[in-house]
Formats: sequence, structure tokens, C-alpha cells
Amino acid sequence: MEMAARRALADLKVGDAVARIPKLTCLTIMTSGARDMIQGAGLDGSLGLAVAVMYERSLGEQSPWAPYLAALPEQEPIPLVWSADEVEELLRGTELHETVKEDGGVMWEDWKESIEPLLPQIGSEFRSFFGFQHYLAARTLIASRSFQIDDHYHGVGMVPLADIFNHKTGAEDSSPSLSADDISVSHDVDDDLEMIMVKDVKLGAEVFNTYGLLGNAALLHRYGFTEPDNPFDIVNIDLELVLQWSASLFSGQHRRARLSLWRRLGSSNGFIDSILSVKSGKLSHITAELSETLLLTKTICKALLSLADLRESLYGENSIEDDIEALRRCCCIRDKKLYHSLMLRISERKILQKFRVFASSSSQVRTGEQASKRKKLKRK
Ligand SMILES: C[S@@+](CC[C@H](N)C(=O)[O-])C[C@H]1O[C@@H](n2cnc3c(N)ncnc32)[C@H](O)[C@@H]1O
Repeated sequence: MEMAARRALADLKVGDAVARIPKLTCLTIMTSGARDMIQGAGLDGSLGLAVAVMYERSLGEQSPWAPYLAALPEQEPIPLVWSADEVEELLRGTELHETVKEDGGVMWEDWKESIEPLLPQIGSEFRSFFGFQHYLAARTLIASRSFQIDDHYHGVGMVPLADIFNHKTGAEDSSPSLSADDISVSHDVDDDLEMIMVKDVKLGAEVFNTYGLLGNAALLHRYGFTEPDNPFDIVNIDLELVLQWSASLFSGQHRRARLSLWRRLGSSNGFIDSILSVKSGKLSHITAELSETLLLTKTICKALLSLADLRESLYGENSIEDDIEALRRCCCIRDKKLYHSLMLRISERKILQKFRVFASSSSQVRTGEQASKRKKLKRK
């Protein structure tokens, strides 16, 4: 049924409106029966919306959103609701590991500070719907399905119908039959939201939305899935790792001087910014831009290789080949968490592999250039 709704029921052309959704039918802080309580507590954004979702869920059939809420899963199995063991085992080394570990604590604080104090205002028969687990479940639905409806009135909200479409990356998708990013959401029509086709889609084909230009870490974090060959994947190398590496080579004083130089260069030099994004506390973006720069000396290439080794070691004992084999053996529906975490690990490790190849080949080129310079000097 749900799948049928996502498939085109007729040939669709660019400009066709596939849905028009009145804002008043969206579940937002402003439309929820809990509006006064939420506004009285000064809650807004996803936190306020989570209270609205829990409140409407607590009303059961009495809620105007009962049919919509019944169509949603209890929660979306994003890493926020994975067990600590799963986070440790499946996300170790990945871009998500530290973030997800922090998420749990932040959510607990939010609940303690903002939601627990509301409990006395809630009838005792409904209170159980506002517990921490219910809050987490509401947050997973909001992470994976909410839309920014407008800036000033409704803010963020749940939009029935607009959220049935799956995501596909691929503005560059050259496939003419069906491609990603088929729909755009327009806010212009009075108090309605419209979903407009931005690509032609044939009868029976799945219609996709796009959730943004997101790498696999972001997709897994917010929506619980990953995509193969995602062009937006990145690997960051924490400044901590750079400091760890430099500690094995330089004195404390030298390291501090280096760090302050990186910080100064980081704010004025695009290249340094791209490898040493010190402002965000990360050494980041392993990109082909590197080859353009004179800074890519043999010593730097060696340093980059050591950093790649250190970054790689965070994934634990399994090699990328082990991960690829494990992925081949697992089922993306039955072993969803394992499948998508392996996809993330593999996509990150492939970037590190490319980086390593790049740094070694650049290092060889530089060695060749240096040798020929020496020869020329000798001849002189
Ligand atoms: C806004 S909902 C999309 C509709 C949802 N699939 C449903 O059946 O109601 C977002 C969720 O759909 C799933 N999803 C969306 N795009 C996907 C994709 N390309 N691959 C796998 N799962 C996807 C994820 O579980 C995600 O959290």
C-alpha cells in the first residue's frame, strides 16, 4: 500500500503537482493540542515538536492525527536508538562514532531539563507516553521525517504524505528513465505545501525526493540508511590524531608552535583549510586539490601516509576486505544496522585507500623531481 503510494500512478511530467498539503493538516507545535503547554514551557524546534508528537500519540484515537501516526513506525532505527554495544561494535572508527555517543547524553539532558518538569501538568494516565524512551522514539521520527514548514509560524513539522518518499542522491544521475530528486517542495501557495515534479517519471516507477546532498555518515545518522558510491562521503582526521602523530616526532614546544602556525594558516589559506580544518577541530577533506599545491613535499606525503595509518587503525582489527566480505554475506533488510554500518565503514576506508595511493604517488613524483634537480645541480 505504502509502496504503491510512492510509485507513479500515471506518467508524471516536470511541473506536475503530486501533492498539495494544507499547513493546518501538518503536525506542528502550533497545530497540536499541546500548543499551550509547549509554548508555556518555552520549547521550540525539534524538542517542542517531540512533545507535540508524544502528546498526540498519548491521545490515541482521539488525536486528529491518529490515522497518520498509526501509519508511522514506532520509531526509526537510527543510531540514536541503538544499544551502547551496537554503537561500539558497529560504528567504531567511523565518522559517527563520537557523535552518536554524545547524542544519547544530549537527549537525556534535554528530557530531564525540558520534559520531566512538564509531567505534573499531564494527566497521570497519559504520563507514561512522555517517558525518555518515548521521547527518543519521537526524536527518531522527527529526524527522519520532519520538514521545515516555515520560519516564523509553524517552524518544523510532520507533513503527512510528503514524508512517504524515499531519498535518492543524484542530481548527476544520467539515467533518463528514473532518477533521484524527482520532487521539490514549494511553500508559495498560500497556506499549502506543494510537492512538484522536477523530473519526468514513468507510470509505475518509484518517485524519489532528495533529503539533501548528504554523505553516508549523515544519512545513517539522521535516516538510518546509506547509499552505495555516495559522492558526498568524507573522512575527517581529528586534530587529536595529528597531535598524536606529531608527539612521536617533535618536542612539545615544537608541536605547540606548529599548531599555532596551522591555526594561523587555516584562517587565511584555502589549501591548509581543506586539509587542516582546525577551526572545526578537524583535519579534513582528502581531496585531489592537494596535488595543486607546492606544500605537497615528500615529507608531507610521508606525514599524510602516517596519518592515514593512524586514522585507519581506529576501525579495529578487521581489514576493509573483511568488511567487504561481511557486507556480501549480510542482508540489507534483516541485518539493517550491520549492513548500513558496514557500508559506512567501507565507503570511508575506500576514501582512505585513495588518499594513501594519492600520497604515495605524489611522494614518488616529488622524489623523482628532487633527484633530477640534484642531477642538474651536480652537472652545473
Ligand atoms: C521520510 S521516510 C520515507 C518513507 C518511508 N520509507 C516509509 O516507508 O514511510 C524516511 C525513511 O525512509 C527510509 N528510506 C528513505 N530513503 C531510503 C533509501 N534510499 N534507502 C533505504 N531506506 C530509505 C529510511 O528508513 C528513512 O528513515
